[in-house]
Amino acid sequence: MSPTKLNAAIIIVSTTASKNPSSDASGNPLTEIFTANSNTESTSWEVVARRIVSDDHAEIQGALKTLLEGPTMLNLIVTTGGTGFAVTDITPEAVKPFLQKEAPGLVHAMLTASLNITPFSMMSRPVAGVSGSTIIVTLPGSPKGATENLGALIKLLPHACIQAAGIQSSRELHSGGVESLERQAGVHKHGKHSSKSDTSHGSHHHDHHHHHGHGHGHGHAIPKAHTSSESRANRLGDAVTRRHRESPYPMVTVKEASDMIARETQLKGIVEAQVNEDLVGYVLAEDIIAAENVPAYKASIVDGYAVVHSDGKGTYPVVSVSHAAPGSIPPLSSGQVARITTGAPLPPGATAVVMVEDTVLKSMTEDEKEEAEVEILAVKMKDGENVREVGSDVMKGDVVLEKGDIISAIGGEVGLLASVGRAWVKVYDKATVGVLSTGDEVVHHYREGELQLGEIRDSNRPALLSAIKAQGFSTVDLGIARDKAGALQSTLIEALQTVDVIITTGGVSMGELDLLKPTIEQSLNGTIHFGRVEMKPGKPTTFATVESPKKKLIFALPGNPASALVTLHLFVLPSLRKSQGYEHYDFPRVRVTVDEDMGLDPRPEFRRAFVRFDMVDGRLHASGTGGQRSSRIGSTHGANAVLVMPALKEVGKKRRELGCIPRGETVEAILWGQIGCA
Ligand SMILES: Nc1nc2c(c(=O)[nH]1)N[C@H]1C(S)=C(S)[C@@H](COP(=O)(O)OP(=O)(O)OC[C@H]3O[C@@H](n4cnc5c(N)ncnc54)[C@H](O)[C@@H]3O)O[C@H]1N2
Ligand code: MOO
Ligand SMILES: [Mg+2]
Repeated sequence: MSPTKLNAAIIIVSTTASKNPSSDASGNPLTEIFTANSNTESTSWEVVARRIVSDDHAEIQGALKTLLEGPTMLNLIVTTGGTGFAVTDITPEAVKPFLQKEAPGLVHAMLTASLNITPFSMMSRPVAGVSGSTIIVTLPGSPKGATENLGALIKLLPHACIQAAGIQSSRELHSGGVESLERQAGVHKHGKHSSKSDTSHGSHHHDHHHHHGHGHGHGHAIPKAHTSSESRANRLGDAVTRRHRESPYPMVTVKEASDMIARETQLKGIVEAQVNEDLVGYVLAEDIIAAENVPAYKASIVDGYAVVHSDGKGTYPVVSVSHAAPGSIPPLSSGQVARITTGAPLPPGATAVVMVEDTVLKSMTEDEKEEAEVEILAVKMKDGENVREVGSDVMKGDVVLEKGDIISAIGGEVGLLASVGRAWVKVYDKATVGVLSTGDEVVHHYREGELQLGEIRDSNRPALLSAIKAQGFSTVDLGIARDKAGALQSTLIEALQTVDVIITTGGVSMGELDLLKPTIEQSLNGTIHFGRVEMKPGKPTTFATVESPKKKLIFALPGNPASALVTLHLFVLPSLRKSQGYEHYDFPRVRVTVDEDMGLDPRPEFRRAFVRFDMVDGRLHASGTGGQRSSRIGSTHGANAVLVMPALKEVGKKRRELGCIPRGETVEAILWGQIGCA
């Protein structure tokens, strides 16, 4: 690979700025550092511009602006001078506004290096960062200071410049692996815990160097890059004449594909969630133990009168009233009754409640406002009759819900949690899913005007986003990526920073513009677990994982709309449900009777169907949704299931000759939705 040429510029900020730049800069010791660090196997520096300016804020910014907006793309601008504490030292202040991204790593590296030489380096106020795709670093004014500081960075600056300019993936730089970078940086690795200090550096130096190596974030091993030779896909950038004429990806069965996905799918994690309506769809990550009794007191089940059950029939004075309202109530003795409402606490001493329907009012108070005596008509009263004993619904200490239970929309689990006073619960976190359409032919569905020849409206992204959202996952719309390797790569890299799972559609089959597989393998260092599945629709479905910034899943689904939706249900949703704690994350399978001949395909086919329960024969029946061609998005409309059709070669002679599963026979189905009853 030819070395990458990196352009550098030097701005000398000097109080006695002479107006003839040529004299001071060409022999500038900084230029020598660039030269000395060029012609290595991977990068060469060229100092393409030099400026000398006075330590005037406007002049410094003017020089920066001219260089940044100039015709030559600059990878690096270094300033020297004006970084001290003197009143006239304002270079950092002039540079800072240009930095969209600060680079404290570079500053620390310079300070560490120079502080090890002289504590006076404390008097330096360097800044560093990225302006556009150019890195800017302020160096001290003294030639010695400037060269020491630049010397501390020069080995690894190419890595940073290349990343900032996005001119190639970090893979190419890592193609020699991390070791080559560290060698370039002069990091001498020793045995893990050797106390032996490096002969060429004092022990502290060794540590610092060792630290230095870590300082560049190489503390963790950068995953082994998939050199392009390991990638099975067409090499990005190759001419079409070098395309594969047979898919290099082995065909796997649906079961093998599902098993691989399940193996790569991990729990996203556990979060505390509030017990409210947003909890539906989450899976509990803890057992719920009742912290209190329900009811917390002996409660009446009916409206009537609390009695001592052994008193039996007769007329009794009404001595108190108990409402289902907070407050205390006086105790009840034998020969007395207390009026009580449903849910209200029984007075201490009462043992049963008589319904008001089983009583007669015998006398009132003077003002005829209160009951004085009532006659209890009820015959034999049983102890505890019409009373809910303490904890009779939920006993303190009971496990009311278990880890792994689903908070459903119909099971009232939110209420059960509320009834035992839980305000927060631990649940499994849900993945955030990004959806990206790909293809030059794909246009936003809402775009005005006629479709041009070859254009097609993006139906996959809206269809997938709505299906995933309806399953309760948060989604990120990643838009449409054009069939350009660079565009696809940067979109995916950016998405990998924000989502847990990426779903793409299109660009996974044999076309020269099908860039997903090569991009995933060659630009994202991804691992493709499978790239072809023996199924219809969905044959080119591709499943990959990438390891950085952390492990993420990529489902590259086919572009055909029906294929995208079928593979979403077969592969993606079960994985998402597994990652959020579902124990049974696959959709349920049932056996159905087909109400029409269902054709058989050479591949195992997933025919979209409507499954209903027949009240007459007590069986499940399935009817088709019309034409099943992969491009017909309508073929999923009205479906609540897919029929698991065996491949033609797998069925018996009769069915093979018929070429179908004839009406009235049965076949397995995977239920995606509720069973119909129409
Ligand atoms: N030589 C071969 N060609 C094809 C094979 C094969 O094995 N050998 N497989 C076929 C099968 S099966 C499928 S499925 C498709 C899938 O191809 P891709 O995943 O590469 O999809 P694209 O080529 O990008 O597009 C396919 C089709 O779908 C339309 N499309 C794409 N994106 C969208 C979208 N967002 N919304 C609506 N429609 C979309 C696109 O315009 C194409 O018509 O490959 C076969 N070819
Ligand atoms: O595999 Mo494709 O989705 O049948 O057309
Ligand atoms: Mg294609």
